[in-house]
Amino acid sequence: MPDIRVKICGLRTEADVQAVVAAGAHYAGLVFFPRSPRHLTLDEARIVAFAAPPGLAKVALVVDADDATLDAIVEAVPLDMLQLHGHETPERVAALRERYGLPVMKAIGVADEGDLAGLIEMSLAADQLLIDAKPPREAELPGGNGLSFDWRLVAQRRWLKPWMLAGGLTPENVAEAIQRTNVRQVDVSSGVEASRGVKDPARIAAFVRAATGPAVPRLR
Ligand SMILES: O=C(O)c1ccccc1NCC(=O)[C@H](O)[C@H](O)COP(=O)(O)O
Repeated sequence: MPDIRVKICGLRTEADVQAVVAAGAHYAGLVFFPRSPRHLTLDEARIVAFAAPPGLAKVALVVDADDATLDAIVEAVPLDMLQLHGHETPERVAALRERYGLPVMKAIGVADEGDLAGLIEMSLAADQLLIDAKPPREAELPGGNGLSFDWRLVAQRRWLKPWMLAGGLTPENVAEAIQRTNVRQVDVSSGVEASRGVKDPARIAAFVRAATGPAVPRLR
């Protein structure tokens, strides 16, 4: 079984962090997008981030955020990575890496082959790529919609940078997704929720188990 790393996105409480740690996940995603049911204020995000032990990477998810917004987030919340989930260009990605000294993961929404056209240019700018389902035109959110895409679009690719698969993953389909795409990192939000924006510890544990195999979670 390959070594699979798991990101659970949209954590909102200390209890969510405990569930993620108990399950043995590797990344915790904190959403800063006011329209999202998973949005955190800076005060809420600080509480969640300080509950995370060393070894659990704290990832701030933002959407076309300006410098002032990012300055406030980075100042208030201890972070290990930025996830850019908007229309950020490779130049913007590079500028933010430089400005904050944090690794940057750029999300790319995929519905068809054409959405992967800028992959090489973005790979040169970002530390990691998050390959996610492209949101439908009518979607309220640019991500976290629980929708998947055709995994064959990414299955045979050669990657210049580490990448993570997202979009509609669940405890029920994640093992197949890994097998079909050869990905080594997976990301989930909706698929481990009891209701929109509310994480379910049992589904988080089931997701990590299904992704990583039956190994004992790491000791912390
Ligand atoms: O989760 C949100 O509310 C959200 C809001 C704005 C941009 C992105 C958002 N989420 C992205 C993610 O949670 C994940 O990185 C990924 O897209 C997986 O989502 P899901 O399909 O729900 O598992």
